[in-house]
Amino acid sequence: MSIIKLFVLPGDGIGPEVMAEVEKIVAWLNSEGVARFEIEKGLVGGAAFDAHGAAISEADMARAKAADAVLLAAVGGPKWDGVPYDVRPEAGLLRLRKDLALFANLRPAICYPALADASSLKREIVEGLDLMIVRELTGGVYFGEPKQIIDLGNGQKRAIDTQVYDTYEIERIGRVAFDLARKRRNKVTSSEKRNVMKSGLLWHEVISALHVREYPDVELEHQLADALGMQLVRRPKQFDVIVTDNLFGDMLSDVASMLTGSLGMLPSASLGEKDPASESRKALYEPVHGSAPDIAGKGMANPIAMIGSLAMALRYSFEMGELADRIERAISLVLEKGLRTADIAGGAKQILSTAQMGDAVLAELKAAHS
Ligand SMILES: NC(=O)c1ccc[n+]([C@@H]2O[C@H](COP(=O)([O-])OP(=O)(O)OC[C@H]3O[C@@H](n4cnc5c(N)ncnc54)[C@H](O)[C@@H]3O)[C@@H](O)[C@H]2O)c1
Ligand SMILES: CC(C)[C@H](C(=O)O)[C@@H](O)C(=O)O
Ligand SMILES: [Mg+2]
Repeated sequence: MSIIKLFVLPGDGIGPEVMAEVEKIVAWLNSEGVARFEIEKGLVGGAAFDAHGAAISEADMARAKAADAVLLAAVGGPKWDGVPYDVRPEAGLLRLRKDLALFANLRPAICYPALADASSLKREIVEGLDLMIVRELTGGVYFGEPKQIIDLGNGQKRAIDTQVYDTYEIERIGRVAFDLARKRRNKVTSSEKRNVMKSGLLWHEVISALHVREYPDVELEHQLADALGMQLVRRPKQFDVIVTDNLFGDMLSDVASMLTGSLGMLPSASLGEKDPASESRKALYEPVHGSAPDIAGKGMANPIAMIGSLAMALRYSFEMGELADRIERAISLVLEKGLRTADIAGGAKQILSTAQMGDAVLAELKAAHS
């Protein structure tokens, strides 16, 4: 069995709390001989700024590049509100995504049966939901130049962000979405705002051409991003795979999280291009949620999104899909027993702390293994 090098970045706020639960599972997988993970830990976000004055050090960037996969929990918090823009905690995460060329962000939103009543929407709207948001992650307004605030000298300032997309960026994220759809329910919904944005116009044109050329067997529909936001809360089960740009994907995935019960439920995978020679690719796995400063340090964060991110790492980086299924099944069983963290308390038999939830998932995994 070959050694798998995981680079672990707990980050800020609830980050270290939820990451500790993943480390328990990894330790158990090692002890059972199921896999051989080697964990190296680093600093990102505010934790890195406090230690090095940067949101990630060069040494940790090099470790991230050398690892088989990176696991990141969350960055940011009010403590760093005043730090310069280019070293703010979020800059560490953005640099990891950009420098590792992690252009494809997979954000599945699955409503576990036991949580159908935990959503703010009615049971019949969310029960059985299983959709995948494919968010473009290294382009768009997040990285487009110019990006600046100019002093106009008349008491006014001007802020500029630039949305940029090239054909190849839209094509490669489109392929990820179409390929995923073929393994799911064969439907892609592409989303932009071509009615007001040139980048939306090109997005629509490139995805449509790609569909005709390479994926005529997959159903394709287009929805404007504002309308799609509305449809996500109106009739979310119409969607299979949604493909969209960096900013719309960020917003729509937070909306989708509430269909599953909580932001604390959504894992994600950020993937680079597959190297044709080695068949491997750079990857970072992280929950969709942030550092949750309002509950940090209280031991009440939900670790399921982080544990689900480990499952995605097993599935997408290490061809251990069966083990990933077992972890997701363990999560489902825990929820069915009415064990919940506070954010998904609806219908709970018992409210658990972060560590107790991690232990409960691990106990189910152990029970299934013995
Ligand atoms: N990937 C990341 O590291 C990431 C993602 C989003 C936001 N952020 C950063 O996090 C900081 C806080 O942002 P925010 O408050 O807007 O978003 P957030 O996701 O941290 O929190 C939003 C709400 O969801 C709750 N929540 C989030 N995760 C939870 C969990 N695991 N269990 C229970 N409840 C949970 C929080 O308590 C809060 O009420 C900001 O600095 C932001 O930039 C980081
Ligand atoms: C923290 C922030 C930079 C990040 C983003 O906007 O991409 C977050 O909101 C996310 O969803 O991963
Ligand atoms: Mg976000």
